[in-house]
Amino acid sequence: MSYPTQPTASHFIDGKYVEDTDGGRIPVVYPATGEVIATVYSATPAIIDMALNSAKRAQVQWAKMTGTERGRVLRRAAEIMRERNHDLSVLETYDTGKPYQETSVVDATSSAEALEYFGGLAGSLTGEHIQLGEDFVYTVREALGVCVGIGAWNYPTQIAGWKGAPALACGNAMVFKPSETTPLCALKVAEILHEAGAPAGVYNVIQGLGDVGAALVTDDRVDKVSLTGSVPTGRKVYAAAAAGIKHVTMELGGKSPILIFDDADLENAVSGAILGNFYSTGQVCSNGTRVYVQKGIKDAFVKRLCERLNDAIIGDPMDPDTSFGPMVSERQMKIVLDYIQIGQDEGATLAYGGKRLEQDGFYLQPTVFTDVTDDMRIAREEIFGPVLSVLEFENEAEAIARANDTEFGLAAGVFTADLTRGHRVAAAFEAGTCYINTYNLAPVEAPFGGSKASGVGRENSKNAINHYSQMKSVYVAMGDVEAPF
Ligand SMILES: NC(=O)c1ccc[n+]([C@@H]2O[C@H](COP(=O)([O-])OP(=O)(O)OC[C@H]3O[C@@H](n4cnc5c(N)ncnc54)[C@H](O)[C@@H]3O)[C@@H](O)[C@H]2O)c1
Repeated sequence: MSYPTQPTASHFIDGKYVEDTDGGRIPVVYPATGEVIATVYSATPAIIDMALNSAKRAQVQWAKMTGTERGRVLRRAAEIMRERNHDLSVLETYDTGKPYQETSVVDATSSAEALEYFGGLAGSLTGEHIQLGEDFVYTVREALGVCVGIGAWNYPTQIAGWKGAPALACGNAMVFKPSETTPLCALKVAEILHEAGAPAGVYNVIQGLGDVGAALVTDDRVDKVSLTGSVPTGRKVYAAAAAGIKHVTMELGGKSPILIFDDADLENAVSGAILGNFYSTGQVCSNGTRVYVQKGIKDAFVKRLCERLNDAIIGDPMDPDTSFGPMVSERQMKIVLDYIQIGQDEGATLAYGGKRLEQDGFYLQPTVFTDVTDDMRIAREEIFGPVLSVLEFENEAEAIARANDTEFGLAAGVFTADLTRGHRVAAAFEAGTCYINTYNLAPVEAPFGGSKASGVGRENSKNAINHYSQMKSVYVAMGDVEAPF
């Protein structure tokens, strides 16, 4: 079968596609079949140089435009993205294996929302006036310069937009490196921004593995690094950026808790656990994979959860009825299968799933473990696949202490009919993104990101502006200068 997936070239630099086949070959594999559906080449030093020089030059011109002019370009890009939603969603499905049922409403949609939101904000990014008697200070919100974006493989179109939109709104230029596992979608974001009127070089995409990412992070031309990836990669990238005193945003991994109290609406709690564990085949950073259920409701919860999992439609991701697709890669599937074995070896009970499907592609069953204890590896380590652990608890104080007993702090959720308790528990959570009676929603208007080892900085919302700009203050004296001698 032939797929409409081979890009014009591997990189998009200075407003056009660029190829250099001297770089290492990166095959793009369709997770639903295991077939190679496109090939790109890793950026050579010459390509990295070209992208950074282009961004450096373009940024000066872009920052001179008014915020309103920049915003217009971003909002036009959002419109184009919406018009092409079908094609972009199909490409996202080929790149990641996520069902079209999801990609057609989430990925390009969410990238377009970021372009629209930050496009709308761009004209109102101002400083302030601070009166000091007759003297005064005014502040100017300035761009940082050249920003590097480095993406994970689970939401390639969204991540390219979530990083690009606030960066460009503030007057920065971007060099974006998608994950080597899903290199296709970011190229389309670059194409659309260029078509919408972004000057050549303002948004560039180059391909490569960790070595290309590392070369970007350590380059003197780069002022800021925004990474979406795992905690181990985050530690390396943060350290490398620190050596150059560069700004960072770190959107890293998690092992988030969901607390379900006896008084919770059972059906909603099950829905929340499904959204927080099996959407995108469990490959979501904020997933609530430690599901703490109060003793009185536990058996009913597990029974209903397993019934609802029987309704998952696993199959061809392009079929609009399919609601559960393959894992992104053979490698990730094997990692998850290893954890499923570890869970059984540790003594947890496999209550649902746990097997690879006997067909082409990297398909696993949605998997539920019960009788999980806090010390088990499946309850402590990020699995990044469709594996839910049920843990039992007796009271609120115990549940909060156990929920917070982790190095991660990306997200946390609570299901209860008692609103006072809902707010009390949310206040006690050591996590950046919390939910009461729902889970895993990430609207562009709200800050998204983690505390503790899960990250630094926030994406989305007005808050993201602080992470893509800096304040200059200018003191203006109205009288003579007083000096001691
Ligand atoms: N917090 C969030 O918003 C968020 C969102 C999605 C995914 N994630 C996390 O991402 C992880 C899954 O994605 P992944 O497997 O692609 O992560 P990863 O850490 O393996 O790779 C992330 C990116 O970093 C690059 N990279 C690797 N080593 C590098 C280095 N030394 N210097 C610079 N760049 C380097 C990779 O090429 C890739 O583009 C999970 O841990 C998940 O929780 C977090």
